[in-house]
Amino acid sequence: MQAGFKQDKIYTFIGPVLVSVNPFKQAAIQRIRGMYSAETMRKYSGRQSFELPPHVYTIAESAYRALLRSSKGQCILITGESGAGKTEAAKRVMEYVMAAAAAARPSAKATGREVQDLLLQSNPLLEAFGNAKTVRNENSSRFGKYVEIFFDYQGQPLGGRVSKFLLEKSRVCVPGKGERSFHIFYQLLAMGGDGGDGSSCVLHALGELQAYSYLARSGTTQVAGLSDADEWSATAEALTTLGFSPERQTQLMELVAAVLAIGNISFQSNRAAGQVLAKTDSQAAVVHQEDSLKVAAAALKVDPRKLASALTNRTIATGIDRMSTPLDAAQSAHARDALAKALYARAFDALVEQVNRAVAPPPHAELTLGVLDIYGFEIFEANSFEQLCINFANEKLQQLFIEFTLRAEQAEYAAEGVAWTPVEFFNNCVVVELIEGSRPAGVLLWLDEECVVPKGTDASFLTKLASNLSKHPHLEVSKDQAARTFTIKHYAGDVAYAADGLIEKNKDLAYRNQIEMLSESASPLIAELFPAATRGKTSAKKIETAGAQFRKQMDALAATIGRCAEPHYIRCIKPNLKKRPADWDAQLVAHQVRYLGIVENVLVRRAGFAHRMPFSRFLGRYKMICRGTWPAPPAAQSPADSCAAILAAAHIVKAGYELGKTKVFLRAPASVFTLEDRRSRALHDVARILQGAYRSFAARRYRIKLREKSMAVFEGLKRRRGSWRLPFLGDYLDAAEAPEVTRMLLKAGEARVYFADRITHVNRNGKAQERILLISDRSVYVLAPTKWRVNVRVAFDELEGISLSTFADGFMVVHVGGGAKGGGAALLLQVQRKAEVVTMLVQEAGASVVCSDTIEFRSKRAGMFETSATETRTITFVESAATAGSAALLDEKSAATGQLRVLVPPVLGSKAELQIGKGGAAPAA
Ligand SMILES: Nc1ncnc2c1ncn2[C@@H]1O[C@H](COP(=O)(O)OP(=O)(O)OP(=O)(O)O)[C@@H](O)[C@H]1O
Repeated sequence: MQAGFKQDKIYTFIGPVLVSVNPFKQAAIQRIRGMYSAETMRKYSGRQSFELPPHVYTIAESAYRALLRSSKGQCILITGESGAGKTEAAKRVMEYVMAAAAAARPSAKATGREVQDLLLQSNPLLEAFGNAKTVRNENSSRFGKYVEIFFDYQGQPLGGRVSKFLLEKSRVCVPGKGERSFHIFYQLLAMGGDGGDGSSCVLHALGELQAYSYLARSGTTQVAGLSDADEWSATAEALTTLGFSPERQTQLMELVAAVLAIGNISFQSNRAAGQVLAKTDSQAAVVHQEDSLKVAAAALKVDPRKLASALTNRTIATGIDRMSTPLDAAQSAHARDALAKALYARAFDALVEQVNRAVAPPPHAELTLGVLDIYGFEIFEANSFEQLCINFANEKLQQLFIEFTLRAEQAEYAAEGVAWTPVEFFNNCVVVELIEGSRPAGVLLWLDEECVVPKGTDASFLTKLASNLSKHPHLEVSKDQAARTFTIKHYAGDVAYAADGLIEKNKDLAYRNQIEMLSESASPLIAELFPAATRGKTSAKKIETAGAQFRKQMDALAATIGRCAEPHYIRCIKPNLKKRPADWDAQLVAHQVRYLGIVENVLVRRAGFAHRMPFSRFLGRYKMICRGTWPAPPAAQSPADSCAAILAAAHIVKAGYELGKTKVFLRAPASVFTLEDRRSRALHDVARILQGAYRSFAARRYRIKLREKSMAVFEGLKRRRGSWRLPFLGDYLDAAEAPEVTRMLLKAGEARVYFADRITHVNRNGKAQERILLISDRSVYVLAPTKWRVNVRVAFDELEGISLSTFADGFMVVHVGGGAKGGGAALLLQVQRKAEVVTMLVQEAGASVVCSDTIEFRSKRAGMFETSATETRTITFVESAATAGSAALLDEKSAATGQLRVLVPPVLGSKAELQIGKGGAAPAA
């Protein structure tokens, strides 16, 4: 693995499990080598896992094909610790599967495209609300998720479903040192609250990041290389695509703002405030600064007095009686944080629900491909309820892994009558039972019990564990009274959990008076998230603890995964803690290898066989290797004998394989390569060689044709220097290799990059900006110079035409129609390869070209604020000696007036007016 990593081979197969080592070098690997390009995707399509080097696409391909072949659900389980690359792997898998479905899609079917867009858009949205910068990962998912795509039996996506697990809501109030809260808070502030329809005064009243105590405390507000404002654009777009109405968006962002405002409320005791009314009240809390209370109440759209009361009192219902007790300042601060967390957590639930509504499959859909991206095993210095749940989830997954892979493997050898020595491995079901068991009660159930008994405390919970489970070989309760910890011996190592705070976290109760207050909010969203409880109902309904909910979720997940025909595994490994490329911390890796269960897998594989194939598939694939079996094995020969003949012809020795009852078992992976090598030599692989040669020939021919066409387009223009003399290379930036571009094209349903180069774009304020111009097979894009972010996209059918001056100045105006909306704003560009760009747009988009030295065009109205309103402008091209010897340039003074002027260095030759019709050149009169 280490050797591969040093050579940038980040993927390895250990048996059927793909191990992925985070390279921490997005730019270098992906762009230069095209690791995730559309071309690489095509390469893996339809190939068997041993035909090409290991890749995340190998797993995606085999899951998608298995889905189609067997018409049975598939799942891909991705685990690893924070920052190991799980989410990246999950995204690559999704992209690959979507691309494979698109490639197989009959062109008439549009629904697949829509589903694909919606599913891809759910990523930025869930990341904005559920991801945060941590010390381990700048974009760490703070929740687990299982995303299912529903397919029809032809492999076209019909819809999807997202299940989420355990959002780390404590981050809302206390992000760790050097970490941030959830991205959305910073996005909101970066946009100055210009979130929804702009009508909300709460959003406009937002201040600086440092003004919010929840955000300021951690000491970190920025992430290097991340623009929260840009990310907000993606979030806002996703909200709209996923069906959030403008009103809902405003309400949602107001809720986010309200959480920040709540964090600024502070408390002091009555006595300190000099308002002691009765002696017993001296400790009771009052709000310290009324202003902060008012801001929060306005954001929540509730009465400030009710908010104050809900934060400084606690209401307990006993039967139909209600008792209200005043809280002291520390308890009030606690109640405040509980309110903030409850609001955010319920908003996140609602967000996931809306995503699910938007991507819901039709009712008959049942064939699914699921991808699980869930936190790996966690061992921290202090471990609490969250780690207990996370580690429990990992125990459950390890158990499924054992069930599926190891047991199935051993069972197969037995069924096939193949001799092998069974390996001993640790079966962790005993630990799973210890945590979730009910007879005798496991850790989570004892915790639940202490949550309902009167006077149950963290300490009494620990005592119960000690007296009831002390003999359990995997549990140890600390004898040190002060330490108050218990240790579970997990399959991945021992973890000491602190008992303090467990009861409270497990109860996870929103305070009753807070819910009542929120249910009366004038914000429809908040009122919906906190429905007022009807009296009869609540008393009858048993409130579920957080532990019980999580247990249920895990059971449901295990059942879903259990229903899949085959799970596919990706284990992600982090090679170092410094997020540095090419740095290998052997100890750290060894630790992860242990808890990812890779060791057990290697043991089984070593003792057993690396590869197996049914006789019929083996014969079909390799019969050309052996004279005796080509073109068909003798009818009298048994399939096992025919396979043996092929193995002998490939010089694979007897000790290297076993023949079972129906399958060939190969001991070493190298044997598969030997067979494959023999096979391709036997076939000479003529077809593929021809195809490769044809492709590059076709590409060259396209470029030559384009230049010929260019000469026709520009014929009649007497230019001194025309850029059509340059060779036409198309993609000058290797844009087609960039994963961002692949994703962008995929989203738009486009297939190739015809042209990409750096250009200058003149914006509506007359400012020249460096940008990238990219022409695909359906659209023209103007992209930001970094990260390939889309500034403008104009589909070919919106293209109205192109205007050029008669000079060789590099300027061009691309006119855009707006369909029913009327005219759109034109693009004013200065490009080095004008001839190539113009010819390509004539050829591919059927654009018409007009040449004149005064060009009128529609532009977005200038000003400070983004607007869709347009106005007509003029640009004139004049010869000017001032620019002699340099390139043509925009007269900056003219830019301010709206009447733009381009100064062109003196040229020889006459000017001609030229009109080029759709699809061909036709000189105008
Ligand atoms: N295949 C890859 N190629 C290049 N860079 C990668 C790759 N996988 C991960 N990275 C880098 O590592 C970072 C962390 O990866 P990712 O967010 O996928 O981790 P994770 O395991 O999902 O972590 P968490 O559990 O914290 O969400 C990414 O932002 C990226 O910079």
